[in-house]
Amino acid sequence: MQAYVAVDIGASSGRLMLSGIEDGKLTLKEVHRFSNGFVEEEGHHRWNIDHLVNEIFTGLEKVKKMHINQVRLGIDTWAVDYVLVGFDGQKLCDPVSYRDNRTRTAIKDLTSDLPKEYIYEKTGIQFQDFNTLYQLYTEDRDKLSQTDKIMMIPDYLGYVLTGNAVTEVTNASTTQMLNLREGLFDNDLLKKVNVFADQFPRLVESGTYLGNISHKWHTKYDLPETEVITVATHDTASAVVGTPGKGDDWAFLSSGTWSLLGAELNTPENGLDAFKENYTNEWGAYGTYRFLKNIMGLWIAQCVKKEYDNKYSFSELAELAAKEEPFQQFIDVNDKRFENPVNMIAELQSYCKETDQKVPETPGQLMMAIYSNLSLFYANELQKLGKILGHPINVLNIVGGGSNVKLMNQLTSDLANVKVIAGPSEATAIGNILVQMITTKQVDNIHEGRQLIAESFDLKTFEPEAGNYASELTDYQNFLHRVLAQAK
Ligand SMILES: Nc1ncnc2c1ncn2[C@@H]1O[C@H](COP(=O)(O)OP(=O)(O)OP(=O)(O)O)[C@@H](O)[C@H]1O
Ligand SMILES: C[C@H](O)[C@H](O)[C@@H](O)C(=O)CO
Ligand SMILES: [Mg+2]
Repeated sequence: MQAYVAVDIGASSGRLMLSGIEDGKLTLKEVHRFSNGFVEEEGHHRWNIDHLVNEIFTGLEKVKKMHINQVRLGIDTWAVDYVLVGFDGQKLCDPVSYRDNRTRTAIKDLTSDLPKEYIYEKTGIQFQDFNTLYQLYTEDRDKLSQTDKIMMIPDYLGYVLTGNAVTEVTNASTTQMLNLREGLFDNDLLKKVNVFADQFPRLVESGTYLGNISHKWHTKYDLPETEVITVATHDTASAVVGTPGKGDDWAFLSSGTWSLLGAELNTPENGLDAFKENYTNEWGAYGTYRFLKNIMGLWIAQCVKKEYDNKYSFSELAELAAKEEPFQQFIDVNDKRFENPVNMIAELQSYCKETDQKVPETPGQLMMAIYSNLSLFYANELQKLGKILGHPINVLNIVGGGSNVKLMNQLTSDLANVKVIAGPSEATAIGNILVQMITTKQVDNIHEGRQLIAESFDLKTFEPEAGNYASELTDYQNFLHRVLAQAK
């Protein structure tokens, strides 16, 4: 059996998953899991990129110990962040995390003489102040002058393993620097941040062979022979590949640190409505576009769990939440105050006090506040998505760790009045594997691959329960209008 390894590194955790096809079904085994997170270093929040490299090798040594001597491997990670590589081929410093506050005023500064409408028409990408465009705009000029190559995180990891550097398009699109029409880095935007086109390695599509792991690593680690394939290296792009959607009325919700809710399109949707609602057209695998909205997601839950000193597992927190009533308070989960507060519990409680609402006190109340307001936000965005695309969304495929939260799956189904199909929770790794299998012709195409996923993994269906919460969504929408109007 040909063995495939997915290296899937999210903002909160990373994993190496081993896969193959046995008796006509996809197999998936978690070989190695490790923590990820940013730390304060040299004045900024930074990722420990060497820790991630070491964890990849640790995971591959575990594969070798399973007497698997030859594998294909793909790497996907979170978006927008990059490593500056010097002329000696070595990183200049650890990469800054997108949650660092160095870009807080960058959109306002950069668009003072370059209108947002102009940038959106060119790129179709959402305005998030952590996009690569704004990170480079605020980057240390001295460091940039010493930079030979700017490598996105997964491309850098592939470069360390093989010595070969590329820029894969799904993740490159999240920079907000790719020109939709030209399919290249946009010259105006490069100039705006004083970066030269050749400072990015050549652009490649998902499914490109990158090369074998360099011999030098085999002298240091006991590794299988490993051929690296550049997959859909933005983790959300891999998650969408691994989402078993069918027909043309389905949407995806990649529910992890972020909640990415959207639809897979064959042409970008960068019109005025999409611009006004800050939807994005991240490039997908095989010439598609991921028309989606970034929602704060379970980052909020991750912070709360940490602030309880990880006393509870996520499933225990979900059980505690299920004992509480939903919708005890309304929260705009996308309020920037929740992006990286000093203390998330205090931030949630202050928000409720400031808006004269019931304050969640216990772990169960806090988690129910998070789950029910995420569900409300999803339902609201699904209505907007349908309006912008001009057709209703009838099925929502929820994938990622959040698909384990039955309570949220049911609330979302009820509020949005859509069928929810939950799983696979490891859709990102599965999508990573699927691109490798298509590249090596073990699977013909993405449609055949999605069918294989649907037949290989236990998906759970949630139907809207009639009469549930008919007014809550309307009340929430009115609440959002009110707080957003007050914020202006
Ligand atoms: N059994 C569970 N019960 C409840 N929640 C869960 C469970 N398993 C995972 N989660 C939720 O899923 C989240 C992690 O999802 P996932 O593993 O997709 O994220 P990730 O891949 O680590 O990060 P990223 O979203 O950056 O890719 C956790 O923060 C938690 O809230
Ligand atoms: C910062 C990005 O929006 C974020 O990485 C998101 O796209 C993602 O990849 C979540 O896993
Ligand atoms: Mg993930």
